[in-house]
Amino acid sequence: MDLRVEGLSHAYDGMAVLDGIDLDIATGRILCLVGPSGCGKSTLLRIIGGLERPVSGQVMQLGTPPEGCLNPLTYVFQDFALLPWRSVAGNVRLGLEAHGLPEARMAEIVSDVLARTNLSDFAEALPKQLSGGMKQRVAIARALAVNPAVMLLDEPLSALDAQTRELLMEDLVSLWTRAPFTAVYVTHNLAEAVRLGHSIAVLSRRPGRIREIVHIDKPLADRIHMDAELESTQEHLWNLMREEARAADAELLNA
Ligand SMILES: Nc1ncnc2c1ncn2[C@@H]1O[C@H](COP(=O)(O)OP(=O)(O)OP(=O)(O)O)[C@@H](O)[C@H]1O
Repeated sequence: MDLRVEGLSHAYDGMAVLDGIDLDIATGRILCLVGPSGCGKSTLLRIIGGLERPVSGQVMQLGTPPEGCLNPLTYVFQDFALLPWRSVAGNVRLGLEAHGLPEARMAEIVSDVLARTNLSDFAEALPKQLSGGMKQRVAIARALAVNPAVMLLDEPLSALDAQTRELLMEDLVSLWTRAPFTAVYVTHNLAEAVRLGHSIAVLSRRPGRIREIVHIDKPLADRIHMDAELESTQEHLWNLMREEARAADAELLNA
């Protein structure tokens, strides 16, 4: 299932936040959204996920969700959003429970997704026993368990240290390479965007408009750390964002 965002604009109490956004999110591809603080990235993600209605424009679902899809649009949040009293397996089961699946089928899905995310040995652990990186792996496993048409990730690695971010990027690349998923991935981090994005939409400062959509053809599995071509794309993205980021920064300071 593809998503198409058409002429989307949004405002809060008269403050324009997004202006005339057009985007195509193609099946099996990762689209990154980057842009200065407060430009409306998370708002756009919430609208794509149906959590908010835009003032104008629309988000269209084109085609049908994949077979076995229990929840077409599924979020992964920066703060993991795990239930502390549930084990890893219990958290992963969470999204399956409202769908009336037989117990054995749920157990099968949980076991499969824990294996795919290298969490099988931690199935009975509680979130408080896990590092931040492991918690985010659980949140990703929980999202994958419902076999979403599109995963919506809002700064999923921002709360993690640099090394853990690197490990999780490798995990996401290997998950995608084994079974390509569709995702919209909001990030502040341009290095993340060039490692994970098939395309990267650069937003202007508020009200967010699309400044440019940069496509990267190199396969995700071939995008190694410190790759010269990726660094040059990252430089290009930063050149697009620098002035906007400075202005957004000053705006926030003066608010
Ligand atoms: N529910 C809301 N009510 C009112 N204003 C809001 C609401 N949500 C967001 N805003 C404002 O809308 C603007 C865009 O916010 P949003 O969180 O979408 O931006 P962002 O690009 O994701 O920011 P950041 O990069 O800092 O996370 C900000 O000025 C924010 O304060």
